[in-house]
Amino acid sequence: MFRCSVRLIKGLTQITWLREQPVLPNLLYRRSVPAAYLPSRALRVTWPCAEEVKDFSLPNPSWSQNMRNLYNKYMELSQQGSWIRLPSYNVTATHLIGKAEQCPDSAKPQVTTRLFTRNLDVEGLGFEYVMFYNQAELRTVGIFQAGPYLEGPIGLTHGGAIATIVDTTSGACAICTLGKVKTANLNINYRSPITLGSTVEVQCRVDKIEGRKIFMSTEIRSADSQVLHIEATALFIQMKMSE
Ligand SMILES: CCCCCCCC(=O)SCCNC(=O)CCNC(=O)[C@H](O)C(C)(C)COP(=O)(O)OP(=O)(O)OC[C@H]1O[C@@H](n2cnc3c(N)ncnc32)[C@H](O)[C@@H]1OP(=O)(O)O
Repeated sequence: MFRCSVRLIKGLTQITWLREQPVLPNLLYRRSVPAAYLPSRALRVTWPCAEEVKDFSLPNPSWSQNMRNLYNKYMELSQQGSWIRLPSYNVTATHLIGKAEQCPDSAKPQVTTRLFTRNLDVEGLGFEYVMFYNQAELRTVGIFQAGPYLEGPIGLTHGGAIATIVDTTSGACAICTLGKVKTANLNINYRSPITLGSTVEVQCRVDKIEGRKIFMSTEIRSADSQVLHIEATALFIQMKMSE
């Protein structure tokens, strides 16, 4: 327990921020993207004020009853101390140093970037999800509702969107456990399709840690746990101190 807490504190910088601060984006996107890799220098700078920052992992009117039920279940567990809800923001660059107003003009990006999973402004169309981390068990749970803009086959969720959710949920677990990581390998077995609009539960756990390598496995099941949709494994590599 103590070891896990120390890892989390090291990884997330300040444990007291955990419930309110943009923990994951702060870890992942500390460095701004070089302007040369961004779509156009002609785009105007958008720099949201801190009060405009929205936590996308809170309930909104698009959430189904299943999504709300699972959310309430893990919120209750969070209040008992075993789980922590992970906040989630869209403008990752905002969180380079935590608060927009602390960022000097020279460090502001030339164009706006967005976290891929939070790039739609209308609630319910794309990825609706919330993640919880259990530091004692080195597990994350993701509650995911697939919106209509994630269609692959007619009426079903695109396999790439599902891979994104696996990467995001297992990546969050790896980050909470080891600090900054990158995905090195992702293997997915698609066992049964996920209907658009349905809510599924994503269960990720750490299988083993070897030096900078953290091996994860993931299962996605229907909200009532009866249907197995996905089995996956992933390897994340802890970033070097210099990165
Ligand atoms: C909340 C949101 C969470 C979202 C999380 C999403 C994270 C992402 O999507 S990251 C973006 C996608 N990933 C990438 O772009 C990564 C591209 N790849 C890379 O940058 C590098 O190859 C990287 C970082 C994975 C490894 O490079 P590097 O840090 O130099 O590690 P390196 O020294 O080569 O290897 C370290 C160990 O990992 C192993 N390893 C590296 N890559 C692999 C791989 N693909 N498969 C198996 N093992 C590997 C090596 O064999 C080595 O093992 P050992 O220590 O036993 O010798």
